[in-house]
Amino acid sequence: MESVLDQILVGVREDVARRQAEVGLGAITARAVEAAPARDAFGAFSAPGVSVIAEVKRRSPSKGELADIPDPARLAADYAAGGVSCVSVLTEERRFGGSLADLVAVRAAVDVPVLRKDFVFSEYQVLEARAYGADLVLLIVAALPQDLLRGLRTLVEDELRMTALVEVHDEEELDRAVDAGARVIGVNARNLRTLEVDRSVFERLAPRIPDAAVKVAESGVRGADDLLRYAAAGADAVLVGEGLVTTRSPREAAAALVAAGAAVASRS
Ligand SMILES: O=P(O)(O)OC[C@@H](O)[C@@H](O)c1c[nH]c2ccccc12
Repeated sequence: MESVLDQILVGVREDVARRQAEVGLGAITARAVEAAPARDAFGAFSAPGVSVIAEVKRRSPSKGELADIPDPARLAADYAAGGVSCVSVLTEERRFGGSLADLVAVRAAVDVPVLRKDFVFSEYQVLEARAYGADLVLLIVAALPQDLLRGLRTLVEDELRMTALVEVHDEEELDRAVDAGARVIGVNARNLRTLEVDRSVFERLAPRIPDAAVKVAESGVRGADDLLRYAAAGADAVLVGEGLVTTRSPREAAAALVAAGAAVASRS
């Protein structure tokens, strides 16, 4: 049976082909090379305490419409004012309502590292991320054969000097992430094949993640309690979308999470 992930990838492939017909590989490579150097996300996540990655997310296949977000730059600026370490921008158009225009707007609005969150399967998309100002690229292990995962991780980190957030959901995917040289590993509580959320997956996988890697807990963070639970299980950072975009004041909600993450540092 075709999973949700497979269905999403079909649409993303069409969208990438359309963009690539307009701006070819040579042109996007030139833009990527000319872009200002990527910001150091690895360093930002290695700071004491739990770092917060705040996401610009309008809708999702699991929850439908989440938030209107007419001005993604303003939302990102609010997140930054709340003290987050990184802003994640969903650029997938059909299911998440994002775009590269959102990435450009957010990049111009904040100084913290920016993550391009999409369903990346090609060098073209990685170069696009760099060309439009992203500092990190999400690589979803479940969407990539091992050779491609390795190649894209190398392009992102060794060639473009960006950071790859390598996303896993089970032990086998974690082993593949480590084999591919991942230095920042995200454990998604949401299974992208079924969309079910299970917050215990991070606790199960964290002990298997190499000490040298940054550990990111993704999805399902509703507030400080969830952050603290992930912190107790060894998270260096949490990635939060719905819990921030659906609040009345994303800035205050972000600041509350940042404060909770910082308090973890002073306790240990
Ligand atoms: O809205 P949440 O539950 O806080 O989740 C954010 C983020 O983890 C989620 O958007 C996400 C994690 N990995 C992804 C891969 C593709 C699209 C989306 C995602």
